[in-house]
Amino acid sequence: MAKQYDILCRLLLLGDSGVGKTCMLRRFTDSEFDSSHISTIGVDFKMKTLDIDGIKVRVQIWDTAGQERYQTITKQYYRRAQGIVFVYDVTNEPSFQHIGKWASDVDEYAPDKVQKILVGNKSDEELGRQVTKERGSKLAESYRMEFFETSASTNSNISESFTRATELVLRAHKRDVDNLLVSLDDYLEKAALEEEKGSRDTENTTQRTCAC
Ligand SMILES: Nc1nc2c(ncn2[C@@H]2O[C@H](COP(=O)(O)OP(=O)(O)OP(=O)(O)O)[C@@H](O)[C@H]2O)c(=O)[nH]1
Repeated sequence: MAKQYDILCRLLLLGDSGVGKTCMLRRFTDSEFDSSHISTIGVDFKMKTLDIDGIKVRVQIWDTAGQERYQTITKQYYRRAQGIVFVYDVTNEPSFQHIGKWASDVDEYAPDKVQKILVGNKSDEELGRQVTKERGSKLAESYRMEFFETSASTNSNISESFTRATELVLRAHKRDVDNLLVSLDDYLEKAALEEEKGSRDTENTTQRTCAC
């Protein structure tokens, strides 16, 4: 079957248990929100195709379990990640404090080229807020990451944050993307030439047939 996309991009969601990683992913890929919390066991993934500057990018998003007991399993997925979305919960101070630990794990296990963004989820819960937007933004700046506050519940900034993470991965792999597009162009050009040649041959054959 013909490929429906040009490039595959792998993102990984990391953060404490309960910050809303699964809900963010389901909101992005299935436009759904579930208010119950069923902890992810190990890892799970979902896919979505995005059009970024005319390139069809198949984004594979790995949702990891935030619970400590699954960390041996989830760390095995860091190595293959191209982009990381660190998530904390704006109503949960410890989840914000733990971003440092998630980031140092990534430094240890993920490739150097990996692109990272920071997300403070549950921005709809203004009354229960424990982490200000300013603190989130400052932390992101200290890690040189882009920062988003999101709500899987109200669908605020969900698509924007996943799309931005994908764009950063594409930019970091620009040379590979350009090479791929060049080879695609070459292929299309060759196919067009072949087609043209084919129709000329047919014309010639037709002429020959006519001349006889
Ligand atoms: N108010 C509000 N609640 C949210 C939001 N996102 C998630 N939740 C709730 O937070 C709880 C945990 O969400 P999950 O997506 O299961 O959390 P998780 O980070 O995947 O948790 P683990 O799988 O254990 O790592 C659920 O009860 C969700 O309904 C949000 O944006 N706003």
